[in-house]
Amino acid sequence: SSHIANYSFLPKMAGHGLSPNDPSSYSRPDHVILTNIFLSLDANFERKIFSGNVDLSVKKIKHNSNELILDTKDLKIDSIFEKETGKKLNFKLSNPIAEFGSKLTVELPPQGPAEFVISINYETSPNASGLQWLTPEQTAGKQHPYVFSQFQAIAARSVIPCQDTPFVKTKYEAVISVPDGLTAIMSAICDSSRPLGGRGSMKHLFHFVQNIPIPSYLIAIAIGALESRDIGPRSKVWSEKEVVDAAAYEFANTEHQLRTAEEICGPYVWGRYDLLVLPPSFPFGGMENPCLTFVTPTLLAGDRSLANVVAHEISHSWTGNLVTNANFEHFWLNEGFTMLIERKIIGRLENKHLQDFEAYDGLQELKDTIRRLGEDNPLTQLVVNLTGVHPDDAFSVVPYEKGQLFLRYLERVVGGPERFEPFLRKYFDTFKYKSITTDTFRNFYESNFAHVDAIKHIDWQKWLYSPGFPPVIPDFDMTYVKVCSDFNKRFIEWDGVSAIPFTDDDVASLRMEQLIHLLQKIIAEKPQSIDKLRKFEEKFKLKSVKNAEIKYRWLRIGLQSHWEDKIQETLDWLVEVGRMKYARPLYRALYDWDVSRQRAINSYKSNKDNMMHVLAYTLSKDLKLSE
Ligand SMILES: CC/C=C\C/C=C\C[C@@H](O)/C=C/C=C/C=C\[C@@H](O)CCCC(=O)O
Ligand SMILES: [Zn+2]
Repeated sequence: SSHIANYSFLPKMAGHGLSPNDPSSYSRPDHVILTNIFLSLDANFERKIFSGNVDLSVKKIKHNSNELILDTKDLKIDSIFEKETGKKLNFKLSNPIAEFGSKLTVELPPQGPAEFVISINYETSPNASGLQWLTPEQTAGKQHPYVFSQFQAIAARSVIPCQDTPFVKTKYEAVISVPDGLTAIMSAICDSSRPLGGRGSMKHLFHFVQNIPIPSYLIAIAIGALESRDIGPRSKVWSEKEVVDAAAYEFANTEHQLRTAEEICGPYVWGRYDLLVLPPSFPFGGMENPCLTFVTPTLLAGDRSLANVVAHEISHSWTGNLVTNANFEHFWLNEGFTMLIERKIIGRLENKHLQDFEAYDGLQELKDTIRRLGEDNPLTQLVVNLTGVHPDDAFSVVPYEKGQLFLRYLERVVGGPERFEPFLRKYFDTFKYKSITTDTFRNFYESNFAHVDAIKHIDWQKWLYSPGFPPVIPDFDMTYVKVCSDFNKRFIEWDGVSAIPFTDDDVASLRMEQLIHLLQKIIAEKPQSIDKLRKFEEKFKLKSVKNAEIKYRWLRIGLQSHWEDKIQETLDWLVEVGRMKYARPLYRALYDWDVSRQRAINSYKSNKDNMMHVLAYTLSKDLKLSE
């Protein structure tokens, strides 16, 4: 059915020797594994490419291996040689498979040492799926160009020939040259920066070191006219100067969040925790790049109400970045644990009502998603089968919210946080710097709680491998939910002619999170009259709202109620904002209404070149422009 991802290229994959460890990678780390990556790249903004070379440290796992297989996508490989001897190595680039790229096979000297370094001269393509190149006009400052990366899930291969699988973790180092006046930052510690070849040079050189082994999807870079402000003893926020003060205000609680995360998870090992606020076309709320979280500017609500995303990214410093899913079929290990820790941070920094409120909210979102995808859709399983399925097509809230519910359940079964949190710390400590699968987690849980009788009743099979709703729904503290349910009832029962049933005090009494929840409830109702919506918009001052979570939900309510004014308002917002969480449901809502369908398609066609690849790719499917 239409909700199931496209398997049509599967036969083409046959015989390509895909990794037994990861269906999304050609690499064979069971034969030869990378142990270090050293990048020396020049950023060329005229050509929108990176060019230079990468030194890959290689270790033979099978001593008789005579080839190294790497993932690449749209890379132009010039030459490959052994670093120490300078000897040229033969290589072959296979025909590309759409979205997965080309297999690069490098011949290795059969009698050579077990560990050595190869050097690859290459350049990227202007359409590299992991990069977005912005012209000066597309930036806040309008003076300088900008480039940023987003490699999760499998876009690192469009910038670096590598074993693009989270099964492999390496340290990395990078020397990046950029036009003078621009600043480069990476998911690493910046060791030095200096003009290339002395003062007055047209180029500036930045040197980065990441000494903790990480998967390829966590390598990240941004180059632009960037400024920073200190926001804590180990944190700065970076952005263009036009937004840097607003960003410093919004994320002022970062150090509190970090300390709370350390209380729950153990020591923070990454040294720095900086943030980068990207241009609005960044496709995700946040990305947990080590030492340097990337965030969307849609978090700048002006009142710190969306800083929970930072708590989420901080949590990834343990869940995902230290203990990593071995491939994206086990993505719930990254995201389910992260949601759990994020909400534990909120519970400690705010209160338990809010912790449970957010979890309940997540459950509603999970239910909506499962209904939309179909209860029998295999992509609603916690552990999915990604053979022939692109991870971007499998992405949804399921691994986040079903994963978090499962862990909440596992916590309750063994007696609550007092028992489970020490176990979590032991889990992080045992599996740090490693990549694991669900079975490893299960074995660890079962052996640690072997003395707890109740674990015998856990239906692992159903939780992990059955599609649809979770088998057990835990209880939640409903303090904040009840208020929203009461507001919703008053709104739905209101005839729209009599006075609006909310006072100014009612409006002021709602937390931002509750208004978001209320709007989510209204989305789930049948369409409302436009008169009613106009009065509600005025009472709750929604026309000028800065909070993107509210704006997004209000536009959805308007579109599903066929409020024509909201079509242009939505299209205007979507020209600017590329966050998938907003753009995809809004485009789908425009598509679902025959009055706005063609306008949505036209707008997509004229803006797709300004979108990051992952958004343009998924939207073309949402708008039925491709399979
Ligand atoms: C079972 C799913 C299998 C694979 C999915 C893995 C990656 C998918 C790819 O599309 C990348 C995802 C990156 C996500 C980054 C951050 C999210 O946590 C943001 C969540 C949405 C938002 O707040 O905007
Ligand atoms: Zn996450």
